[in-house]
Amino acid sequence: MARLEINSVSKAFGAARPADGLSLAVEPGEIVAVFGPSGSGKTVLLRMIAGMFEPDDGDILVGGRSVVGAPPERRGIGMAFQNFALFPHMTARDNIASGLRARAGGGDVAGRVAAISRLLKIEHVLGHAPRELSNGQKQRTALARALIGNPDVLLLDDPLRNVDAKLRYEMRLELPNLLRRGTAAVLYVTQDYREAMAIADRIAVLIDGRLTQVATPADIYAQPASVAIARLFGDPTINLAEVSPVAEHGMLLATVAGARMRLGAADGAAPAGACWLGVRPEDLAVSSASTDDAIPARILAVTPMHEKAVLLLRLADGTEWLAALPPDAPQGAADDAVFVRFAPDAAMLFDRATGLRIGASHRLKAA
Ligand SMILES: Nc1ncnc2c1ncn2[C@@H]1O[C@H](COP(=O)(O)OP(=O)(O)OP(=O)(O)O)[C@@H](O)[C@H]1O
Repeated sequence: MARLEINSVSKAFGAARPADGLSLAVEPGEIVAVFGPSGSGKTVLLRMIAGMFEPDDGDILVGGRSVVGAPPERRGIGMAFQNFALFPHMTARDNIASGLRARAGGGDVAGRVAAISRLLKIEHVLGHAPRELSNGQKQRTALARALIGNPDVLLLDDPLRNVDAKLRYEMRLELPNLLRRGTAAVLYVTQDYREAMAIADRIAVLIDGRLTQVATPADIYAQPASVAIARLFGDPTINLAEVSPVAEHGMLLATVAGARMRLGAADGAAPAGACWLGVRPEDLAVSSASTDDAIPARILAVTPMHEKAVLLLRLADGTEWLAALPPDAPQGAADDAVFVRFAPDAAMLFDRATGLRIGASHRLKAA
């Protein structure tokens, strides 16, 4: 059992700075998803931990000991990659066993391969070469190889990227249980926010080589630290409008497309300057009835999506917003004139200049 600690780690490649003062601790048995856009530095972080290259600055500790400078096989780390990286000339069985030999290993190799293969449901393909395996079987083989040595730290680099949608869905459900059987500190890189939310205890959001928020999935969704993070989580993405809020009688108000909208209780004065107002599509209500606190809009398109219906709306000032409604809610049709509302506690405010969220959101609803 060992804790993974990343302390002020930086790495530059010429002008690119994919790691810029990263600090993060992962507890034994904890799964932390590293989530961020393409090119944000996720793979560079994993490679520094694994020892494929060293940081320019900062330290990486496993169980309190620095591993910087130590050879990869001495770091107590298991890894699985999006491209599986299996040895093509070896059977699945030997590929899995190689994870054991890479560590001090030995002992009952056959017994351990059998046990981990049973867990991952690949016993029937152990004699196959990688080219004879489906992508899902390759991924399970790669995972078995990473898990078999009971590593202190497990690094998973977008392991479900190359498997089909059905298997990805199943693995999202299975993986947390599988990973929590051990005591490894798990760093799980993904580009898919849903995967991060389904699998991780905490999500570390990496943007341009910096960790911009580290929190539970529910907190990140309900209380994103910045407008950039709010936009990364949610499908459809969060609706935004530029507003200049005012405080009146203890309530924060803002004009959105001509309508005076309540944004929750004001703690003192209104924020100075322009803000982004953010409202999640599922927090909008759409109806044909007009009231003071409703934004006039027109439906441009309705997309039924099984578990929800997504409405593309044009607000009175031309801004386009999306509403995600329960499929059985009255929806209307394209070109209908409607009115859009949201509850004050669904409103998030972000500073227009810095993008940072202003004040504590009253929203506690989980994703
Ligand atoms: N060995 C290297 N030499 C030079 N630049 C590199 C090297 N490895 C990564 N980079 C640069 O560092 C940045 C971050 O790359 P990285 O692969 O970590 O992104 P990522 O977040 O994993 O992206 P993706 O999700 O697309 O895999 C990129 O600009 C990349 O070009």
